[in-house]
Amino acid sequence: MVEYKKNVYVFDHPLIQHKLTLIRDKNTGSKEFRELVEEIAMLMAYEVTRNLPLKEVEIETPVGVAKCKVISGRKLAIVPILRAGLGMVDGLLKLIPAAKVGHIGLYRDPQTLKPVEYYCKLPQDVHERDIIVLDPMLATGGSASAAFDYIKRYNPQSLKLMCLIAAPEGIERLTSAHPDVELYCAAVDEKLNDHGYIVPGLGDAGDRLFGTK
Ligand SMILES: O=P(O)(O)OC[C@H]1O[C@H](OP(=O)(O)OP(=O)(O)O)[C@H](O)[C@@H]1O
Ligand SMILES: O=c1cc[nH]c(=O)[nH]1
Ligand SMILES: [Mg+2]
Repeated sequence: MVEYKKNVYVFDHPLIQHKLTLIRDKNTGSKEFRELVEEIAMLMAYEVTRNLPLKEVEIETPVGVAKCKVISGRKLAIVPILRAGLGMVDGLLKLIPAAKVGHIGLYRDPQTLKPVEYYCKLPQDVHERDIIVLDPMLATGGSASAAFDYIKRYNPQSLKLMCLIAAPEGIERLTSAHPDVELYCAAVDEKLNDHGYIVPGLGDAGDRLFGTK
């Protein structure tokens, strides 16, 4: 993991980088794209949860009593930004099955590039939870910033964003608006194009996940 700047981390693990290369390829179809996004999210979750606290417990094995460790003391919620964030959910739930799942529905207006909110549903006890927001693409940063504006109304314990590809413009916007959010990504790309797409990026993540274009 490489620190790009304060609170911004890029995962340089070879498995993550290899799978990211495969999803960038325009010839990768929806089925493979979906599987790879889930796998990358799972690999990222492994790193992001590295500092979860443990407590000691005693377990009876068939042979004796073992002093072991279990995760304790933190409650997690994962919050995908619809639609594209949905592609990352199962990867996290496979590793953290007890996490609750909230949803924030935002789409980016193609003309103004501003996020439009259409659905929000968070677990009731958000104030007791560490929140991991999921969205594969951080482009202008407008959608992620709006999601954190919303979530912060409920005073969560801590905030993280996991994305696959970030543009420098999006990182700047998110870290200025929400310097307390830890951002984890697999790549920082070159720039945005005139339509607000990340270059070289991977195209429209939602459309590629769900085959809508
Ligand atoms: O950083 P921004 O400039 O806000 O752009 C990023 C947003 O754009 C995409 O969603 P999109 O609007 O395409 O909606 P979708 O997931 O439903 O396709 C992506 O999944 C992010 O949510
Ligand atoms: O490159 C981009 C930018 C925004 N949303 C996407 O899905 N891709
Ligand atoms: Mg989209």
